[in-house]
Amino acid sequence: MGEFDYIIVGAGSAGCVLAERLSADRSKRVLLLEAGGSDRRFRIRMPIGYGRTFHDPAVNWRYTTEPDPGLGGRAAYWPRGKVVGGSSSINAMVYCRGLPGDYDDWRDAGNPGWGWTDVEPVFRSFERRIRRDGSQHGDGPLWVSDREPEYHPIKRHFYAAARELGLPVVDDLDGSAPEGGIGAYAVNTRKGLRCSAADAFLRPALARSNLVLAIHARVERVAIRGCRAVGVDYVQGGRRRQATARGEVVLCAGAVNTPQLLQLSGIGPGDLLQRLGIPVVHANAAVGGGLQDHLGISYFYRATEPTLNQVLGTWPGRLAAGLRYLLTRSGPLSLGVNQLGGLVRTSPGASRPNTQLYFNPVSYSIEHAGKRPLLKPDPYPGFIIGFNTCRPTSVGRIDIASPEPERPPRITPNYLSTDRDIEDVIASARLIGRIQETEAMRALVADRPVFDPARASDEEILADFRARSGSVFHACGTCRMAPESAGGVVDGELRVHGIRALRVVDASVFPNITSANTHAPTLMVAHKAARLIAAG
Ligand SMILES: Cc1cc2nc3c(=O)[nH]c(=O)nc-3n(C[C@H](O)[C@H](O)[C@H](O)COP(=O)(O)OP(=O)(O)OC[C@H]3O[C@@H](n4cnc5c(N)ncnc54)[C@H](O)[C@@H]3O)c2cc1C
Repeated sequence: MGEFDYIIVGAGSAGCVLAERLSADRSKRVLLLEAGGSDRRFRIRMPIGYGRTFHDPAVNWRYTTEPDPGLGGRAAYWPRGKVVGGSSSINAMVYCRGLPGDYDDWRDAGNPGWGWTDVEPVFRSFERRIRRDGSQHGDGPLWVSDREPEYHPIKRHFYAAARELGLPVVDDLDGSAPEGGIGAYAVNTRKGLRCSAADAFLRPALARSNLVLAIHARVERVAIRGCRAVGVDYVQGGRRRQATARGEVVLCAGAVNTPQLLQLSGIGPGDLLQRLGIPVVHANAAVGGGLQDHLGISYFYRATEPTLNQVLGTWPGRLAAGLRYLLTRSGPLSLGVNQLGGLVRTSPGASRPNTQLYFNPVSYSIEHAGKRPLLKPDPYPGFIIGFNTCRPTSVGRIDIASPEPERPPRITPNYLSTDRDIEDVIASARLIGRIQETEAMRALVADRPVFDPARASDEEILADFRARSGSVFHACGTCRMAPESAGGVVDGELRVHGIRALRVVDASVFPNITSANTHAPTLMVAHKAARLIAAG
């Protein structure tokens, strides 16, 4: 493939940003390598299509974790995008920056320049906020659309319940100094279509002759000479190829595949690499450690009035919604199902909001093997209230299981392994019980739910959570940004400790998980990284 200034591995959320930013300097040749294929698919472009890409091997790595004691021995399903746009092409499009304290924690973990006041302007630089009145704020390429007026009318009950409990109701969950609250989730949609990282950042840059995108190109390892990254080995169309980097190699393969690539390249836990016969280039046990994720659960309710079940779950409803979408790019197929929610405190004394809520006007309590449940709503009106705790403290690992690059790594999440995480789960379920018992919600709830968080004991709540909770797909932290002596894999400029000309730029570098969804912070990391790389 030849010689480039920068080689970027992975055209996901972060890789799309970097490819655009680094190729803006026309004197630099940039190669972007993506294991998956094109994202020009209807089920990616149409927002509700994420119900279909959830299990689709054509665009999804479809990982499964090791059986996890925290989940009562169950293994968790971990979809990850394997397509141009990466996970931003298959995600639920919720856009949430998180809380200021998340980034102050990043800074305090030994990373100057990553506190809230440092990163807030970076977020603003790439966002274009479309407010509910249609006004536009910011002129960045990423559309962040407030679709609240189009959300399902049952939302009024949830807002009223929040007010009844004294929870703050806010217009913008990402206000300039977000403090949490209940509100409508903004989504990455543009005129009724998904606005992925590929749409916002990569696609316009592909016209540049100094940017080369290679798809179906799976990188197997970083080529390292001495202690310097000099290129990558990859497979494309069944052929082994090499590309050389004059400047830097940047790994953007995501929180699962980036630590896998580092370990395959000899950077990782020394004993593991030796056992697998991989020459150790730089021993660092933190590579693959630091894994964090949000674990979520849904409580299912029968409703007293029609919900999205009557649209998505019936042929006439689907036909009408389909026609509306095709003709006007509006309606439920142009939205996600995570419509309201927010970050709240489970008790007024909590120093920061500690749980993230979801209120979805659809229910799917009946399981269908291998199918995303949202495609099979319950045959009666129903809705969901769910949560994931904001900042779980349980930490897991991702390690290669074999020196063969095509073998999936072993994912050990170690969910619910701290007392604090268990306390947060119980407190969050109790809060949902209180929401359910408000006068406002009692008007909407037709029957007591199958599992009733308002009546269950702490033990029952925990047992139910272990039996039913699942990943909300926010894996991060497997190549933490921190000094090496403090368990870091990359430094505050995202350079891999011990190796020159090699950086990691994706959700793996989060020093700690943010309080909300992880796409926005990943894009912020990539924008900041582009500036650091360009500065040399
Ligand atoms: C189903 C789902 C729903 C989600 N919903 C939301 C949501 O609503 N809101 C939100 O904020 N976050 C959501 N997330 C999480 C969010 O999308 C991710 O945190 C974010 O996209 C991670 O970006 P990344 O750049 O780290 O990795 P990715 O976007 O996953 O990109 C990694 C890229 O690298 C490629 N790659 C991997 N290995 C190789 C290799 N060896 N060679 C070449 N290429 C390689 C992959 O194919 C992929 O394209 C969701 C995620 C999923 C999976």
